Amino acid sequence: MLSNKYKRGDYPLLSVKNLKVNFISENQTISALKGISFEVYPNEIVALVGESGSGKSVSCYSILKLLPRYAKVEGKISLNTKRYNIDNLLNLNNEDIRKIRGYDISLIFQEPSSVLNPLLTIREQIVETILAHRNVSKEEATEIALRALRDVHIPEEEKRFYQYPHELSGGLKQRVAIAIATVNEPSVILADEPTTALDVTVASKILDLFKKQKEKDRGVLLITHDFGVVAEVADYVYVIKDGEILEHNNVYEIFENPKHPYTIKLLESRPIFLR
Ligand SMILES: Nc1ncnc2c1ncn2[C@@H]1O[C@H](COP(=O)(O)OP(=O)(O)OP(=O)(O)O)[C@@H](O)[C@H]1O
Repeated sequence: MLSNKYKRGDYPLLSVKNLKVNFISENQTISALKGISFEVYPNEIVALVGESGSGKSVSCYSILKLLPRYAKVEGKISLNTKRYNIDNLLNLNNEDIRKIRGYDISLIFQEPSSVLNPLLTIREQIVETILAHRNVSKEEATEIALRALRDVHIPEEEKRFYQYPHELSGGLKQRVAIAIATVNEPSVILADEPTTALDVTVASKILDLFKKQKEKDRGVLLITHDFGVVAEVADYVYVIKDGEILEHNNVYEIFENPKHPYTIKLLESRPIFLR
């Protein structure tokens, strides 16, 4: 874990201000986010930590406009990267947000199977992601795709290239999902519990890949309920409960000097060997 000298960058890549999400149905309104604000800077892994139902996934899906139509979303989500300067992503139409999704902001899910198409080979899926956003030939895209598999340390990548998702283990599938998510060199990666479905040793290797991402001026928003994961990779932490951010600070301060009783409770509920 880093020291308390951690300093955030000067300009955030992603800045979320006063984000409110209400799910409105005929007989009820669920207030999932009650005006939260957070930032992700370059070369930083930011953890959004909270228990189930606290609003972690909804925060992540709001950024990419992936919520259902009955969700009322308010606030401001600014993107300031080498590729884009967008005052508020929430004002973009579907076509424009689709250009950014998978290109400058990528999403990694807990279950890689939910994003991998069972009918396409790994090669086809990565090449498709490249060609959807970049003006390169199929041959160039194939080269880039193969490199992406090497970058996530997939053994025998040339063989894996021609396999289908069901032929891979859970850990390899998540590596492929990360290769797809990072192949277009996004500025921001959103990862929603990316290691929860994996066993401990595989999870630790996946977390190492996330640490590598921040060497490239990227920002990672890592959604988790697990303080073990936070301790291993996060630089900065936001603690969320019932749609509100209760506390935020660098990871050192969160562990050594937590202020909010809820953060203290979460830290105390960790297994003894992680304390
Ligand atoms: N599509 C939806 N329709 C209605 N309510 C929803 C929808 N998605 C999420 N919610 C509600 O919004 C709140 C926040 O949910 P969210 O999925 O963000 O929690 P979470 O912190 O990611 O939890 P978990 O770790 O269990 O995924 C919850 O009360 C949830 O029931």
